[in-house]
Amino acid sequence: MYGLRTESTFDAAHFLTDYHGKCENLHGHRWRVVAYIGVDELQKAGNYKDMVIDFGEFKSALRELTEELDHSFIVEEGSLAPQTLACLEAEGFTLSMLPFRTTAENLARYFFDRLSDRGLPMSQVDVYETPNNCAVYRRG
Ligand SMILES: Nc1nc2c(c(=O)[nH]1)N=C([C@H](O)[C@H](O)COP(=O)(O)OP(=O)(O)OP(=O)(O)O)CN2
Ligand SMILES: [Zn+2]
Repeated sequence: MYGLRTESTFDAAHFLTDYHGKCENLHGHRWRVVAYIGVDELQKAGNYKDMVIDFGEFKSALRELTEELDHSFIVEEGSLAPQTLACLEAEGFTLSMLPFRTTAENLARYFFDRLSDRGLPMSQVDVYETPNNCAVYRRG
């Protein structure tokens, strides 16, 4: 199997719903997302001959997704009262609403699925919440 790996980071705020500990409070991370694709065969002809895909295409796809979340407050849908959301928006804060608890595990699966939806042959995504702690999602 041949593989490519690229990575991107984003800064955002979040809190964990129904979590008992310090992470129930609003706090921030510089999340580091490392994405891997894998194929059995390289491209056979043309501009991308003997490549998995162009590094530039892979890098841009991941960056577009991390840019969507960068410098935002990532909120699990249903975790804040509508009035709270309205006040935050009225203050001009950027909210990123996601339909899951914002764990590193779920974010890894989120990036895996969003990149797969773009037609990339994903094999794994790692999401680091801190330099030492990383969640891995892989399939196939
Ligand atoms: N398996 C998981 N465990 C935890 C997650 C997670 O996504 N998956 N997330 C959190 C919190 O978001 C928290 O921010 C992380 O806390 P912690 O590991 O304590 O990180 P710190 O930056 O505070 O690390 P220090 O070692 O204290 O500097 C919790 N667990
Ligand atoms: Zn956290």
